[in-house]
Amino acid sequence: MTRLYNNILNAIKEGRKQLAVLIDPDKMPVNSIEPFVNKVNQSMATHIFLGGSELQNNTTDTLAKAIKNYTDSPLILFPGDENQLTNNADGLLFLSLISGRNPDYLIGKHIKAIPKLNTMNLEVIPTGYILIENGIETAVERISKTKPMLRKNTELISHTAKAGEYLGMKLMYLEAGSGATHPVDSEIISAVKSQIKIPLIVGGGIRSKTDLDKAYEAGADLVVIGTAFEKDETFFNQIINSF
Ligand SMILES: CC(C)=CCC/C(C)=C/CC/C(C)=C/CC/C(C)=C/COP(=O)(O)OP(=O)(O)O
Ligand SMILES: O=P(O)(O)OC[C@@H](O)CO
Ligand SMILES: [Mg+2]
Repeated sequence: MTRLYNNILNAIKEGRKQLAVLIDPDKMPVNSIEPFVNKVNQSMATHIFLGGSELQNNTTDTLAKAIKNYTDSPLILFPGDENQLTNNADGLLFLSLISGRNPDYLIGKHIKAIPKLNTMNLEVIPTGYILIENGIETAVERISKTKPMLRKNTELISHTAKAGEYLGMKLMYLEAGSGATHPVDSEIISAVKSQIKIPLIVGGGIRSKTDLDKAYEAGADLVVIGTAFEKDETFFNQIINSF
């Protein structure tokens, strides 16, 4: 089952840039789903991601079902832990936090997820997840108890991505962290892009169409935006379907 992944590869081949809107289950009441997803449908977004670093209420299941009622866009889980799995989505980013050295986030949570995953038919996409310093401490850093990679260590960051690719990861995700004050630098994006052949995802702190275009120009294949939509739904007007 590789439909979602093949679609990502095809879009890259055809030169179509991809954008995922991140929905944080704790910040999205079920009754807001319909209007929000309708806006996503009218925008240039190609994917919806669903997840949070730590969830207070486990509403992932209900929200996933509601989202699928209103859109044909692929819904991909982007979980901070194994409790956020639901069969109501299409796929799962099977993230390994390779910027850090916390065994739980490298392999531990993954093992715990297996009994549940065995009962589901999600498309599981092995994804290297690299947290980059952005100026403030983000939820991922706090929860995972790992330090982000320093911005100045561009070479180390790109070697980390390459090692992830050699380990068999199918996507690489450069993450500045949700709400980052400083998105991942173009220099880092292009250095990583030149090292790897697998699709490159970039997210964290992207708040304008200019930031978005900058990430694409540097080599991002898929960009993830959460906070800009949470804070100001008029942000959708900036990214109205332009293809
Ligand atoms: C494979 C499975 C089941 C789990 C993977 C678990 C790993 C390794 C996660 C990586 C580290 C992590 C905590 C990622 C969270 C990614 C995420 C959903 C970020 C967006 O959430 P935030 O916005 O940062 O958090 P808030 O919910 O606090 O806003
Ligand atoms: O909320 P923002 O800052 O857009 O970040 C999105 C995503 O990369 C976080 O995991
Ligand atoms: Mg968030």
